[in-house]
Amino acid sequence: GIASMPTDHLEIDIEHGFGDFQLSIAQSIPLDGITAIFGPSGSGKTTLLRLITGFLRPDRGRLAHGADVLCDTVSGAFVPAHRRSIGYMFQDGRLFPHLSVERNLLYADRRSGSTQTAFSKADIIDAFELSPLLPRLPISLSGGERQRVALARTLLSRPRLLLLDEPLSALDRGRRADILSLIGDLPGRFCMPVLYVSHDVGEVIQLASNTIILSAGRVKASGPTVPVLNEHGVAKGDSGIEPGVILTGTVTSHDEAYHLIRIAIGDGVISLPTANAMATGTDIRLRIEARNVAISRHKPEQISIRNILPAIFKGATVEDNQPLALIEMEIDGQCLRAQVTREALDELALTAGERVFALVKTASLEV
Ligand SMILES: Nc1ncnc2c1ncn2[C@@H]1O[C@H](COP(=O)(O)OP(=O)(O)OP(=O)(O)O)[C@@H](O)[C@H]1O
Repeated sequence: GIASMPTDHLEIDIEHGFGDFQLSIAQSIPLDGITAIFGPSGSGKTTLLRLITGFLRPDRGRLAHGADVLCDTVSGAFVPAHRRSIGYMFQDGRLFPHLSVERNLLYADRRSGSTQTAFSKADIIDAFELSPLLPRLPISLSGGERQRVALARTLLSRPRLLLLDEPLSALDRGRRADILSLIGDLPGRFCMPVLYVSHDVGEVIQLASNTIILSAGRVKASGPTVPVLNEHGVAKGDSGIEPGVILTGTVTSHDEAYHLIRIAIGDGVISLPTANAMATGTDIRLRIEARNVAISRHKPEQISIRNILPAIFKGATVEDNQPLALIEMEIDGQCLRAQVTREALDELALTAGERVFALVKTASLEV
């Protein structure tokens, strides 16, 4: 059946300049699940998407989607945007303002002319809970509702690939979570591979199985999300990249009296404040910035820090003329980093392989 279909690839070998900015990308992207395109503002994320959709012609290069050559500046081949099987959702949704929600959806469904049957219009209306909205005009919808309709409409044009460019940027926190979980379901539920542009590392961690990091128009790193982000630093919000790691643990219990959930990571337990209960047994990813982790040779007692994890000291990176050092530890086969002063590192005089305790500030943790 459909499950054995081979993964398409997007083969990109493209150069494009705007004044001082030069995009130069040679990358083969497997279209499997959700791939995040992550990078600071101005790194070229939107430009890359516009080249893939065909809204922008590159100065030089070639682009292929599976067996289809979409653009080749040597042969002169160029498939215009509306003939590419690529769905693109704008940051602001962009529905037809004079058509009801139902007619917006019908328009996409009819135009698709596709025989692809992974889902029907009714499936989408159901999954996106759009029934009550069908008679309404876009102007009467809330931001979150509009974004849900826009996502549904893009899916109904039945693309082979969906591009999302910061689809949550116009939404508040509560609505973000709803749309985020809908997007997370797209590959499994609707067999729809997604390229997802974001500069929010939290979204990337939650959604993306693979991540491409762009920096100044080039690919700085690419591969499975967790190792790529561990290697290249994790950032909070869009405050830039800083050292840290993503640890995966398992929810073991929920302390209702203290409003904490307990997460097992190897022999250690992390307690985490949480608003919503999470089912026991769920695997979750925690982002832990190195500056919120300290290290001790002995297990500290009578201390406010609750999260004390046994770990193995692996080594430390010290840069010339810098006051801080980055310590690397191992917990249950996973890497944890701590940022400490060089002075502290020298005083501790640790040797590789030694047992230590990592102290993690609870309030700094985010699921
Ligand atoms: N049409 C254009 N004309 C001139 N310069 C452009 C154009 N489009 C993009 N640029 C420039 O190209 C660079 C990359 O822009 P791009 O929008 O791709 O970045 P981005 O990573 O998507 O940023 P953000 O996260 O802020 O959306 C920027 O310096 C931008 O000013």
